[in-house]
Amino acid sequence: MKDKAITELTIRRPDDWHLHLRDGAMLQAVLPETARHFARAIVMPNLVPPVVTAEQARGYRNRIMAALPAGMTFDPLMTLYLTEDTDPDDVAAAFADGTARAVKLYPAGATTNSASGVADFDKVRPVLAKMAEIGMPLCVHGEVTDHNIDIFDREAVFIDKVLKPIRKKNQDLKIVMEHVTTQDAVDYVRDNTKNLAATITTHHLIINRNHILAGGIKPHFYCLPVAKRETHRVALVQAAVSGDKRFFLGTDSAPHTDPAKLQECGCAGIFTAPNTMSCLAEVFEAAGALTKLEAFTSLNGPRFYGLPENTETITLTKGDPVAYPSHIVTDDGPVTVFDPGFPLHWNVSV
Ligand SMILES: NC(=O)N[C@@H](CC(=O)O)C(=O)O
Ligand SMILES: [Zn+2]
Ligand SMILES: [Zn+2]
Repeated sequence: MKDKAITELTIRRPDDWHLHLRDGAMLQAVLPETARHFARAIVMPNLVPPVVTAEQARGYRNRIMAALPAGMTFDPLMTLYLTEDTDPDDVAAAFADGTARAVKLYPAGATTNSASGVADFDKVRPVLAKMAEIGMPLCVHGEVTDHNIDIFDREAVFIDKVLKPIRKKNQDLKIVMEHVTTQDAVDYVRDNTKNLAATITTHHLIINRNHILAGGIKPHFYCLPVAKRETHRVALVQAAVSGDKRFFLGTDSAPHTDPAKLQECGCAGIFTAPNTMSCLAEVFEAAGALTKLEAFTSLNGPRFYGLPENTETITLTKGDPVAYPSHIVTDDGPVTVFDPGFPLHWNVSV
């Protein structure tokens, strides 16, 4: 069936394999926006202070479950923030009892709240070796932090300088390159058949760097890794709609209040949780690939993480443009919702 002829699509309930839920008032406000559509999410540990130990992950998970509105179901899949002092045994115990599903590597200084990340990769070698042994995935923010490297090149350089050596030394380690933004990353994942996958965000399928910089600076499109030129966006779309099992959705929905984004040194992060599924349906429809949406949002992720597919479904129905708020209200302040720049015709019902 031609995509234009498809006006209704029922897929397994999706999961988000890279999500920021924050804590406190922000958590309270943003959690329902994800739980409305998504069954599970890999929850990022970059709180202040970060979620480093199994005990901290259990505490954070409890706070998430306490913030979940009655009547909603959601299973937060916790991650541990890798530091140079992380204890391999604590990580292994957390994986064994299901407390944590992955470990997150932030190169020190690469992104929001990454100061406790890794500077000396030799120091984390025992943890990585243990993870390889037990089959625990490592989620990677793949950008070098060297100030001499152009910000638009930091992902490609990371692949050569950091990722390739790590993978060479730890061939059994399962790695997810998070929020890939370049043709280079797509090619690297495609060239490697074992233990490597990548998440792609909603916004990187829609915006390129012109959206941020041309015709006035748009802080609400600023995130890390920063969106690249159009050829890279096209490569990401091709990967996402291909059905290739190594690519799956990680929205990287990353809420910051408007005052935090709209200042001299504004925060990186785009809040896409409320309208992500409608945005993705537009992207997949435009690519003539609506029938591949389910693989990207609901099948490839659980397969890589060794988890069962969800059994519930959601239905996307095409019609008049769907309404979504320009921002959500939180007790910390307003948070602007991602504006894709075109109307969204796909309504989601659960
Ligand atoms: N993506 C972002 O621009 N920001 C994320 C951090 C991250 O995922 O790198 C955040 O925590 O705000
Ligand atoms: Zn990141
Ligand atoms: Zn993120």
